[in-house]
Amino acid sequence: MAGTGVFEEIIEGDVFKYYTDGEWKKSASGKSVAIINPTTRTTQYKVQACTQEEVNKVMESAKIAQKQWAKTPLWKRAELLHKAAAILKEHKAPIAECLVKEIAKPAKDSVTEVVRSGDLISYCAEEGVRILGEGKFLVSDSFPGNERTKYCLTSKIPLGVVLAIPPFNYPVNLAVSKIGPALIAGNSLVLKPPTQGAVACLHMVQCFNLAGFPKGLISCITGKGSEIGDFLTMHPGVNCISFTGGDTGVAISKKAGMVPLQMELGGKDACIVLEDADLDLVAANIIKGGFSYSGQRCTAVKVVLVMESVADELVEKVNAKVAKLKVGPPEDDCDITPVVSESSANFIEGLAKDAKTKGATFCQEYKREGNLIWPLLLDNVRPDMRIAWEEPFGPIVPVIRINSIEEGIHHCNASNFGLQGCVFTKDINKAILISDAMETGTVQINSAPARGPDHFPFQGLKDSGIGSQGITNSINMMTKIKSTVINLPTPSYTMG
Ligand SMILES: NC(=O)C1=CN([C@@H]2O[C@H](COP(=O)(O)OP(=O)(O)OC[C@H]3O[C@@H](n4cnc5c(N)ncnc54)[C@H](OP(=O)(O)O)[C@@H]3O)[C@@H](O)[C@H]2O)C=CC1
Ligand SMILES: O=C(O)[C@H](O)COP(=O)(O)O
Repeated sequence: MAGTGVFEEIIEGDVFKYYTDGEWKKSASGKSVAIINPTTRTTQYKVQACTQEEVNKVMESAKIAQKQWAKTPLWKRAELLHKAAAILKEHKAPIAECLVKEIAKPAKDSVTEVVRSGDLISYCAEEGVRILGEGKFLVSDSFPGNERTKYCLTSKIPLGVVLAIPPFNYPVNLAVSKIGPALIAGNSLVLKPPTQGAVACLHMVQCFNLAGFPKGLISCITGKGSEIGDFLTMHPGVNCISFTGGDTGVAISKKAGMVPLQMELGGKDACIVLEDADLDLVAANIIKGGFSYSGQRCTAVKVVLVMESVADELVEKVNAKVAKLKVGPPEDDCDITPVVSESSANFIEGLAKDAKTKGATFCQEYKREGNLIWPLLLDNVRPDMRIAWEEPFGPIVPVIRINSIEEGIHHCNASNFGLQGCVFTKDINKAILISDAMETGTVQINSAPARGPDHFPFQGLKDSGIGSQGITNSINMMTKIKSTVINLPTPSYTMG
C-alpha cells in the first residue's frame, strides 16, 4: 500500500512530503495539493505545495551536490543506478497501485510501467559506461594550412543541474527517462512531477534515496505546475530542461534562458492504410494504438487515413474489436478506464459533439459516465471537423477516407504536429517512399506508433518537440563537449 513499509517516511498525516537534501520534508507553506482519483473523482492523495524559497534551496543543494557527483567515477555512478533500478522493481506493486489510483492506468499496465522504468535505469547505466568512457582525438593537419602541431582531446562533461518535468500519462517512466541519463552523465536532477502521478513519482524517488545517492543530488519538488512551473523553468540555477507534455512546453521554450532544451510535446499520429494492407493487422493496431490507456498516449493513433476502396471492410473489423473492449475501473484491468480529469473528459466530449454536428458517422453510441468515456470510432470524418486535427487524448479515433496516397500524406503533413506516423502496406517500396514523405520524427511500417523500446531515438518535428529522446540521445543531450588542445612547438608525425 502507498506510504507504508519502506515508504513510511515519505508521508506524514495524510500529506506526502517532498524530497530535498536527502530528506523527506514538509513544506513551510502549510498548504497541500489534492490529487483526484479519476475513477472516484474524490481526493485520493495530497502532496506538499512547495514555496519559491524551497525551490531556491533545492537548486542550491543540487548545484553543490553536482560538483561532487561529477568527480565520482563513472562505474560508481552506474553501480548506484543499477541499485536504484533493482529497488524500484522490487517495489513495483505499491508504485503501480499509485498509478492505478492517480491516473487510472489499468493495473497490469501500471506494473509494466514500473518494470520498464527499472530496465530503463539499468540500460542508462550500461550505455553511459560505454559512451561516456570514450572521447575523441583529433589532429590539426587534416585542416588546410595546418601542420600536425595540435592534438585535440574531447570528452563529454555534465551540464550541471537538470530540471525534469514529466506528464501525467507515464509519470514514472517519463521521469526516469530523464533522471537516468542525467545522473549517469554526472548531472544533478530536480524533478517536478505532474500533479496526477506525483505520489507514484515520490515513491520512485524513495527508491533512489534507498539506493544511497548523495544528498542533494536528486530532489523532488511538488506543487501545481501552473503555480511553481514558471519559477522553476526560469530559475537561474537550471542548466538544462527536459520536458514532456502538451502546449505548456511551447510556452516554456519561449521563456527558458540559454539552456539546452529537450521537449517532447503533443502529436496527431496518422495511420495511413493502403489498398493492399493486411486489414486484420491494421485493425489490431488501431485498437492497440488508438485505445490502449484510453488513447492517452502521445504516440496513440489519432487519425486513420484509409483508402476508400478498403475503408468499409476496415471499419467493420475495427468495430468488431471495439465491441470486445472491456470498459470500467483500472483496478479490474479494464481496457478503457476513466480519463485523467473532468476537464479532459469535457474536452473529449466537445470534440465528439463538434464531429456529430458536422456529420461524422458514429460507429458506436457516445456514452460517458463521469470521467469514463466509452470507446468510439468516428467514420467519414472530414477536414472541417476539429477531431481531424486536434489530439483528443481520449478513446476516440477518427477515420478519414482518402482517394490517393498523396491525399493521406497531405493531411499528415498539414498538421502542426509531427511526432510519429504509421503506414500499412505489403509493398515495402511504397512504404519507404511514404515514410520519407511524412514530416514526422518516426514512421512505423506495419505497426502502430510507439516510443518504446526505450533506447530507440524518439523525437517530434514541428510543434511536437525539440531534440531527440531515447537513452543514448538523452545521455548525449545532457552533456556538453570539453576540448583540451595540446600545442607542440614543432610538427610531429607518427611513424609507427
Ligand atoms: N511527445 C511526448 O513524448 C509526450 C507528449 N505528451 C503530451 O502531453 C499532454 C498531456 O500531458 P499533461 O500532463 O496533461 O501535459 P501538461 O503540459 O499539462 O503538463 C506536463 C507537465 O508540465 C507541468 N506544468 C504545467 N504548467 C507548467 C508550467 N507553467 N511550467 C512548468 N511546468 C508546468 C505539469 O504539472 P501539473 O501536472 O502540476 O500541472 C506536468 O508536470 C498531451 O498533449 C500529450 O500529447 C504526453 C506524453 C508524452
Ligand atoms: O507519453 C507517451 O505517450 C509515451 O511516450 C508513449 O510511450 P509508448 O509509445 O512506448 O507507449
